[in-house]
Amino acid sequence: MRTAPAPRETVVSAPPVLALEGVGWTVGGARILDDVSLEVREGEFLAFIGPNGAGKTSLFNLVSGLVPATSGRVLLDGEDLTRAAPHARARRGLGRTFQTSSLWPAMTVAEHVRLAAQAAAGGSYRVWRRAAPYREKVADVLERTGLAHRAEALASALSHGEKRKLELAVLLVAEPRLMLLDEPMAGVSAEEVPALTALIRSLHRDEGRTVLMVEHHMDVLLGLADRLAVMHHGRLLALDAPDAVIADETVQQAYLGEAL
Ligand SMILES: Nc1ncnc2c1ncn2[C@@H]1O[C@H](COP(=O)(O)OP(=O)(O)OP(=O)(O)O)[C@@H](O)[C@H]1O
Repeated sequence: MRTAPAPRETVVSAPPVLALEGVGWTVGGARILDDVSLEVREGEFLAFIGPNGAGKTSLFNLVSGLVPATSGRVLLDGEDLTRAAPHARARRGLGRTFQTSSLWPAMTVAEHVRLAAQAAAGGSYRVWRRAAPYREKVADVLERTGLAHRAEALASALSHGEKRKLELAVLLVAEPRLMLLDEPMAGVSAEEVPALTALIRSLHRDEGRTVLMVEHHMDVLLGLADRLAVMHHGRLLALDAPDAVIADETVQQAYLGEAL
């Protein structure tokens, strides 16, 4: 029996959330990033690994607009934003955290999140503005990040893991679709890693956010990442499923002497 041919559909595939087309960054004659090309699909979790100084943070700086690409193009949802300022990229749904803490020691957890909510709503950072309009948003974000019980704690009183959660909370009030997380486990004690990993997993799997993450802890990444990108001397050495990357001989050579 002949089966009927499947009806032809016009499939209009969405452009990747992020596309890098041969991007490079040269500073003071040094080529820090060299001809990096990749595409990230909506909802994907792409982890960046690579030896120290490989260019991972520089690539995040370039994608978020903190440093200019000296060659190539950066596209968000198909739109060329190579020359766009960081705030213009943030408005299009890109958010990032930094390797070093960006918190104010004398401010409470709730105050951090409220100020971020005000800023995301287009308000100023003035601390004395009325808190009421943001109360619900603050409570929601603190709940999602597991910090509700620490709302009134000063940032200086938080553990490293809680500080990292607060940095994620500050990022989340703007509800970014594409999150760049730069070593979110840095400085976090071994006991706190599982809770932080679970939070990042839920932002990706439950909330559907696209995540790019630099991380040295391979055990953390293997439970999270759809693909691994390996950076080496400013170039993209490999980009594939985690198993394939780990088995790759060129990657192993790049890590010679270091645990992968
Ligand atoms: N503004 C700058 N001016 C000059 N060189 C820079 C600048 N920023 C970074 N570099 C250099 O670029 C290279 C890549 O640095 P980058 O911080 O991006 O690496 P990384 O892979 O994130 O390293 P790590 O894992 O140690 O954080 C390093 O050699 C660094 O010294």
